[in-house]
This record gives sequence, C-alpha cells and structure tokens, in this order.
Amino acid sequence: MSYSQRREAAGGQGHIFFGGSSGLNPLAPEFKLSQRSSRVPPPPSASQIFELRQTGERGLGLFAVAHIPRGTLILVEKALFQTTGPQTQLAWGQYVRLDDSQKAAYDSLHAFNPEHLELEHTSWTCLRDFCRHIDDPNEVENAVAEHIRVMSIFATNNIRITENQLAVYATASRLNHSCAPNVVHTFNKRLRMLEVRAVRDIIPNEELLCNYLGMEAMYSVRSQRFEILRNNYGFTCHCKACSDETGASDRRRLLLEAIVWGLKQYDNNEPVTTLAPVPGEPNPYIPIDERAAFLQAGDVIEFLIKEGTESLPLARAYHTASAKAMDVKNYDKAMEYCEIEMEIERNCIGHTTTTGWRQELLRVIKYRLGFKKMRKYLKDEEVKFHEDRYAANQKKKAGKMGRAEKVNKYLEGVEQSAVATGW
Ligand SMILES: C[S@@+](CC[C@H](N)C(=O)[O-])C[C@H]1O[C@@H](n2cnc3c(N)ncnc32)[C@H](O)[C@@H]1O
Repeated sequence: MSYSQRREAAGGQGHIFFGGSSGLNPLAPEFKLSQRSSRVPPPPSASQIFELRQTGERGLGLFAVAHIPRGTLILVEKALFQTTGPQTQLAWGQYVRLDDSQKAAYDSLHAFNPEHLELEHTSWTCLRDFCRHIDDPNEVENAVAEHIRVMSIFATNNIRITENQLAVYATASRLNHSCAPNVVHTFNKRLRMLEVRAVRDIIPNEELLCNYLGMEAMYSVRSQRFEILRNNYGFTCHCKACSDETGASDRRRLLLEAIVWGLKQYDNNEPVTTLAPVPGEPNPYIPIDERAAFLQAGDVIEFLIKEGTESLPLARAYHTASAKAMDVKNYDKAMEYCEIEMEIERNCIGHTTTTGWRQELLRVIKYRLGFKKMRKYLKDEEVKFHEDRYAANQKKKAGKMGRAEKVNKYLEGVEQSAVATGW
C-alpha cells in the first residue's frame, strides 16, 4: 500500500481533536479556527482522544484512548509561560507571574536537576542581592531551594518553540520521549500556540511519544543518545532503536550520516576524492554521477523509514530524492516523492511549504514533455485550471501574427491609402 493509500485508509485529511479535559484545553469554547483549519470538520463535542496516565518507570504520560489517524491535530495549547532566551534562570521571573492555578499546574510537573547546569550555583548567583537583606539563614536556604525547584521543573519540561525561546506547557510537557516518536509538536507562530500532531496512526492505549533530541539526533548512535538523555532528563530510553542489541540500528544511523554527508558534498561539487579513506581514490559516499546520487537519495529514505522516522527529516529526504529524480529525468519518481514530502509536511505542521517545488516540477515537465504528458501529474481539481490556461495560450498563439504576416498587412494598408489618395 502506498503512503497516500495508507493515509486515505486512515481517514483522509485528519480531524481536529482537543484531547484532555476542557480545563486542560486552553482554547476551549472561544477558540476560533483559522482559515486553513476551518476546512476540516470540527471536533466531535467533548472528544477525549488521550488522557494522562501513570506509567511504570516513565512517570506520568499521555495515552491515546481512541484510534488517532496519522495527521490528526491532537492538541493545541497555550504555554504556562515562555522565556525570552534559552537560559534556565529566566524561568523564575516568569514563574512568579503565574496565577495560583497555573502555579499548581507547573508545580505538579516532573523535576530533574541536571548536574551540568549547576543550578545551585546559578541560584546563589541570582539571589545574591536578595539574600543580603535576610538575616534568617533558614529563609535563605528555603529561597534557594525554591529557586532550584522552579529551575529543575523548567529544565525537565521546557519545549523549544523558536531558536531562542523555551516554553512550558501543562499538558504537552507530559509527553514522554521516544527516538522513534509517534507525535511531533510544532509552534504555530500566528496563533502563538503549540500544536501536537500524530505522525502515524496511533492505536487506543498506545502512549503518545515525542522526540526530545531534535533532528540532529537522527545520526546519533545509541550510546550518544543515552548520554544526552541521562544527563539532561535522568532516564534511559528503551524505545525500539535503543533496545536494539544487534547494533543494526547504530550501523544504519552511521551509514545514514555518511551518505547524507556524501550527497551534500556532491551538491557542493566537491571532488569525489574528498576525505577518501585511501588518498586519491573516490570516497564511497560521494556519488559519482546523477544516477548514483538518485539511488543514494533513495537509500536515505529507506534507512530513515527503517529507523521509524516519520517526521520532517523524512520529508527533507523525499525532497532531496525528488530533485535527484528530476536530474535523471525520472518524472514519475520526482512527482511521487514530491507528493509524499507534501503529505508528511501536512501531517507534521498542518500545511505544506512545498507547493512551489511541485509547481516548478510541473513547469519543467511541461517544458520538456509538453502539456499532454504533464497532465497525468495534475490533481483532478487542477486539470480544469491548467486546461483553460493551455487553451488560452493556444488561442493567443494562433492569434499572434508572424513577421511576414505583419509586413503583408502593413503593405496592404499602404496600398489602400495610395488608392484612396490617387497616388
Ligand atoms: C517532560 S517530562 C515528561 C512527563 C513526566 N513523565 C511526568 O511524569 O510528568 C520528562 C521526564 O519524563 C521521564 N521520561 C520521559 N521519557 C521517558 C522514557 N522514554 N523513559 C523513561 N522516562 C522517561 C523522565 O523522568 C524525564 O525527566
């Protein structure tokens, strides 16, 4: 079954559900659907598609209580607070501004104190002036402990929303981690809300898991991921990739890194001998020609899928493969990869940024093969638009006078005026 067929079977466009009780849903009744979302059917009333549950070693987590099709917008949430920079100590200034119910939600979140952040030292530095005016040493100790507690919660639960901003959420911060996640969160800058979407079909009672490590971790091996997760969050991951004792996942990720690197060198026109293991010999990861680059781009897709990636890195891989397919004039593959890229983007961020690339592909195909052959790549709703444009162009062309025709018409005019004036 192709990607799109699987998606259709899963329920097409995807529905909007706002999980959790209305207390946890900051948008509840007054939420206005954006223009784009208003095309999607509204959520069934009082829908509850996930809930907070206690897990064994992972603490609390969010679990599906219904089947969640790929692409579903599961949660839209406003931050408890966000900081103006990436530093942990900025949390305190925001925390004190929260009202009581927000503070209660924040205080209930899990806290881990990452050693490398040296929160105690940071706290003493931040509270130095404040402590100078307090005589009671117990009060000072309490103030520092409270400061550390707030920073620990922030360090454990923050989600990066822009390059420099971190935010904490009452519900989304309950998402536990997996290196092969089934949900992604993205920050909607226009609404200033965090959106969580399913990147694959999720069955009832399955835990919703996101990736704490970011896109770069795609190429990290198990030991590297373990180290980051242990240092920053205090746990050992047992996801499928991390439980693989055979080393196959690690080998795949290392190979993935090498072939992605090779494709980049190829795009930058670096010689195939760049960093070759044997000097002067070709580097096995830099494609020697367009055909090799096309095949290598296909390998990236295959490896990412094997590693359980269904989010934006996979969309990017499809984009690269689409461009490489175009280079070898494999138009079917170029269009197929482009459509899949758009679909993954819609699943992850709710819209696609690839429309321009698709138009570019169609334009090139039309230029090289003609409108009639390009027609098969059009969607039903596009056919009429393109056919009308094609017909208009044909008409314009037919109406246009060639040079000889123009000269004849001019001479005709001259002749007529000569007759008229008796010249
Ligand atoms: C952002 S919180 C997630 C919600 C948290 N489980 C709770 O009870 O509120 C991050 C913490 O959850 C736990 N955690 C997250 N993913 C985990 C996983 N895959 N395995 C074990 N613990 C995990 C760790 O204790 C981590 O510090």
